[in-house]
Amino acid sequence: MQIIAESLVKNVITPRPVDSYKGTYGRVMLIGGFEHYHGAIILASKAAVYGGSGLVTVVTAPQAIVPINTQLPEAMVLSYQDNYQALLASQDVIVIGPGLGTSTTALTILQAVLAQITPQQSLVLDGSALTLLASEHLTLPTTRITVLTPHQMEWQRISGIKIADQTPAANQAVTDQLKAVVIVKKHHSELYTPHAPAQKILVGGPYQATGGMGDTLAGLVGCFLGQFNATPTSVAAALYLHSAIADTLAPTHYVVLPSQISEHLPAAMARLTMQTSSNGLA
Ligand SMILES: NC(=O)C1=CN([C@@H]2O[C@H](COP(=O)(O)OP(=O)(O)OC[C@H]3O[C@@H](n4cnc5c(N)ncnc54)[C@H](O)[C@@H]3O)[C@@H](O)[C@H]2O)[C@@H](O)CC1
Ligand SMILES: Nc1ncnc2c1ncn2[C@@H]1O[C@H](COP(=O)(O)OP(=O)(O)O)[C@@H](O)[C@H]1O
Ligand SMILES: [Mg+2]
Repeated sequence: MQIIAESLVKNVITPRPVDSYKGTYGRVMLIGGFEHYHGAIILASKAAVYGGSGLVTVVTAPQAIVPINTQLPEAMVLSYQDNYQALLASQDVIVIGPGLGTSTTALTILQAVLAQITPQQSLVLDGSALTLLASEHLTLPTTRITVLTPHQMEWQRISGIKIADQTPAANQAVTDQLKAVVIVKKHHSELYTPHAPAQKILVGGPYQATGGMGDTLAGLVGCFLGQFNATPTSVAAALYLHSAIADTLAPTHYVVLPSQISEHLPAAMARLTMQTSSNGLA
């Protein structure tokens, strides 16, 4: 299996052109944060904002609007009861699932997004969206790129492959059928692309085993698809950077918090665009 290295990330995260504006760096809509999961969409959106997305819009439960605005004033926030569908068409990327829950409201929103997304837009499905995808046997739409970010149990639900049987060959076969890019999240997460070699990271560790870590990754993947090329290579860069920052913090942090990873993104990305040798990414 190919190893995702820092050199790949340096090819993706390039210096920003002077002649640019926020529209250059991607419009990302993140949908989730229902029930008792408001934190999940805050963490996903924080990764998108701190990772450099030009414009971040959050669609969530009415009660989550004030907490999100307070924590993340850079993001626009609206209720799912508002006409978010009108904004959907102008987005480069839709990230749906962190803290979405599995209610009938959640299912209705997910079905609407799957029906409305166009072949020019990118889609990231995480958390509850993956659980609903499996339980409701939903069909993936035609998009520019669709990325699924399941942990091993979510992947079991989608693929039907039991965790113990999730071998690279079995995972690749289902990825080929799905025609979507898949990150199977675990220690040394794996990245599967249809009909292409599988890749994995050798960065990251158990200091990342805390709630919200995957929500943060989903936001960063969406961010990179909107800001850089909408390709599996940009997904690989997000996957690597998320855990490489954790590695840099780990010697002084017994547990690395998801929000800390986001807060270190701007410095880590600046360092990666410089030619000098670095002493870590955080
Ligand atoms: N602060 C928040 O608001 C948080 C909200 N979250 C949201 O909670 C919803 C449910 O997601 P959960 O993943 O908690 O629940 P799930 O029920 O989808 O998955 C958890 C189950 O999977 C099993 N499992 C097996 N292998 C695993 C692996 N490698 N990693 C993780 N679990 C594994 C666990 O033992 C557990 O039984 C999602 O929408 C998610 O985004 C979580 O991200 C936690 C933080
Ligand atoms: N032991 C570990 N080593 C490396 N990475 C880990 C480890 N435990 C968890 N992670 C990472 O943390 C994230 C967990 O994702 P997920 O279970 O979806 O979290 P959540 O839904 O709570 O946000 C994944 O990116 C996973 O690779
Ligand atoms: Mg998750």
